[in-house]
Amino acid sequence: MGEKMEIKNFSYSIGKQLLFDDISLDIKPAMMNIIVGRNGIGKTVLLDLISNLDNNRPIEFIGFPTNKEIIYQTQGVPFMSDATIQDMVRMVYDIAGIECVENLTLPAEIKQNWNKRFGDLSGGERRLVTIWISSIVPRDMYIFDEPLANLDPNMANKVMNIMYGLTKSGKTVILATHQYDDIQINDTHMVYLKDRHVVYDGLVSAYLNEVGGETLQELFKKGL
Ligand SMILES: Nc1ncnc2c1ncn2[C@@H]1O[C@H](COP(=O)(O)OP(=O)(O)OP(=O)(O)O)[C@@H](O)[C@H]1O
Repeated sequence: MGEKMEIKNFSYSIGKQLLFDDISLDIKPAMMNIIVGRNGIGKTVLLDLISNLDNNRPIEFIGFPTNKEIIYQTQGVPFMSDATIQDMVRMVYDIAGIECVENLTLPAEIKQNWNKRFGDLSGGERRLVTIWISSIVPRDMYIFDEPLANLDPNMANKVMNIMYGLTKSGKTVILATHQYDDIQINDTHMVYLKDRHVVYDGLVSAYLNEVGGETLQELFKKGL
């Protein structure tokens, strides 16, 4: 489903720091794509460029959707803290042209905070709300930068379920993450960045087979 998306022979520096040295990689449509690599390797820079945030997507990025077809959830929080969750959901539905809020099945975590102010929620609750709200806006591609940071394991699992749910309805999801607990290894494409290069670009399960590991968390604990 969807067209092929790829980055081909791309090099990039910020100031004197060479971040990417002639990298090539695929992003698989209608699938979960995770970008992994140690802190500071360039995951956020890559997501910024894919999302075309500053209208500066390089020509080496081929087949990606236009800005209008992308939701990019950065690490910041985009909503006014005085609005209630209900206000926010209604506003987003309005923008997305979706009617009948009441007819939609709301997750329990959203329902229970329906009349609370966004600013009064805990950090993890806020993250779940922003991610869930992002997921109801119909787009082709959803990009999330470390969406699992500060989430308890149960909340992280819920967020990952929302994201895998998107891929099942044909959407492409790209995630920069350091948490691998809820990765579905047979349904997840991994781009592994190391030393300015892409050292792996393929299914997580195939990677685990290749290196003889059980899980990513166990492997990466030894070093990324
Ligand atoms: N605007 C900027 N000016 C200078 N350096 C920058 C700028 N943006 C990013 N960098 C540098 O580029 C490198 C990659 O940063 P980036 O945020 O993409 O890393 P990351 O892989 O997302 O890391 P983390 O896992 O810690 O979130 C870092 O060394 C960072 O200091």
